[in-house]
Amino acid sequence: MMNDPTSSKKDAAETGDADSALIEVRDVRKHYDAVHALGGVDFHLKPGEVVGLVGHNGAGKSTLMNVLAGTVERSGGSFRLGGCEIGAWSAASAQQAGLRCIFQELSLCANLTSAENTRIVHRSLRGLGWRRRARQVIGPVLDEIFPGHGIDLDRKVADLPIGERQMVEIARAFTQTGIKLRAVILDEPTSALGHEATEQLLAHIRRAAGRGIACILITHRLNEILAVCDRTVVMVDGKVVAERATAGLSRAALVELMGSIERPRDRSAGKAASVQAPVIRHAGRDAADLTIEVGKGEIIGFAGLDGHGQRERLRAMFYAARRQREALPGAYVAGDRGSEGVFSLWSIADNLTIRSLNALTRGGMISSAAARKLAETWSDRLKVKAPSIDTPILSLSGGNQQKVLFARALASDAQVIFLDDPMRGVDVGTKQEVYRLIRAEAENGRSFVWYTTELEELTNCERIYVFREGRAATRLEGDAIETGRILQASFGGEHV
Ligand SMILES: Nc1ncnc2c1ncn2[C@@H]1O[C@H](COP(=O)(O)OP(=O)(O)OP(=O)(O)O)[C@@H](O)[C@H]1O
Repeated sequence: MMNDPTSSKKDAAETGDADSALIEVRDVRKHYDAVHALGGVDFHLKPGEVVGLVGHNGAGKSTLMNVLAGTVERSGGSFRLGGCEIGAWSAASAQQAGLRCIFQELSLCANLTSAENTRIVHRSLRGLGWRRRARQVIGPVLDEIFPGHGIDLDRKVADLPIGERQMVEIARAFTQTGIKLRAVILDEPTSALGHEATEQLLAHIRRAAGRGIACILITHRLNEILAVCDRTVVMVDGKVVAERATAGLSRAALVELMGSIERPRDRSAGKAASVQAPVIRHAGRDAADLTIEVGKGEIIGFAGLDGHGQRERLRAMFYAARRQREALPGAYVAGDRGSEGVFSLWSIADNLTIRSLNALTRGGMISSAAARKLAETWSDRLKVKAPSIDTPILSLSGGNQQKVLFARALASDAQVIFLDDPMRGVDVGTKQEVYRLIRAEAENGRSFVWYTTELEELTNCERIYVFREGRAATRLEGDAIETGRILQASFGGEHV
């Protein structure tokens, strides 16, 4: 159900006006040739306010944030800062105004250390001993937001796992030297964080708001919006369609405002028709590390705190399957699309069909007609939002890029698909579609091994393995797959 765009005026009255706004934009537009990423958006942010921004993939959330952060130039509309009209606005002006952005595709320089990356946003860190001072700027902020993080500030960012990179990016945005920090935009900051780090960040956002630092939180995890935001703004197709005080708002109401309906999962619908002899039996490294069994048509989940060996085991299983490629074709959907998944100079079609070239070869040549058909079919099935399959992949929104990676695996001949937290950044409506697709593919005999940091997703699985300290420590099946038991197994039974 689509909402009446005019309702935003009435809602603005409900949620407080923009009089005392730190930032206020009106009728902001942004187009990329024929694509209208923003079609006239009004938005404001007050000091110390936490505003949630939600909407489907490609709704324009990141574009709006990039306009505010000065990293994308608006095509039209007005911009006021502290009540003063602003003309030209750049990343440097935003920095000077105390406005920071945590970007969805992370903006850290991979070949520099965390301390050196801190220097990039703090020009005052210069002269003798600047590295030491940079460490002293970011270190305490990291410790405050993510106590016990264990990140070595002198390691190159490229060598950090994605979750740690995300923590550094977040902490860097909250560092202060000379310029007073006024607002932080967080574009899907938790998509690469585990459960504990997510909780720590959400608590920090509320603490920062208490100190007068405003935050804009973009996330597809609606529980996070409900947990920390004062006000929620909903975007659909480049426009703001609703704005509500978050207090009293339910998850279902929010989903409906976005134009989707969330259906409760029917567990029996996900059951594979018949689980036969395992197609994979993957032994652990010792007696405490469970053997993982995957039957034909089964959906197997990997759970536990992020970084406890799930990703390493998933890869080991994928490589083992690859060694018997003829017998067991497998495909891997990477979670860290920036560094492992996307061929950034290629189109959607080329990215989508790369895993299927053998099947698309006719008489020694790749059939471009067959490749286009395959790309079109799967791009439609996953509702990739783009003008055509020839669109360069990097011009897609983050969630739509992720859908293309997913489509690459599903379109292939793979009989076992390894999913490395692939739904990060995918909107609620599409997730539901993808879950249905996975279950349907499983019923047709495909098997899935699915690592996810989103506990709710595990209810799609027949069986899950909860990892702890590098091992598959606990096996849960059927109705035993529920949040309390998963958390208990993740923490070794100490905290529930
Ligand atoms: N550089 C670009 N060139 C062409 N089109 C672009 C570019 N950047 C964004 N777009 C388009 O603008 C629209 C809005 O994208 P945006 O990234 O703002 O969406 P989003 O709401 O943040 O989505 P997601 O939840 O997937 O991150 C999309 O249709 C996207 O393809």
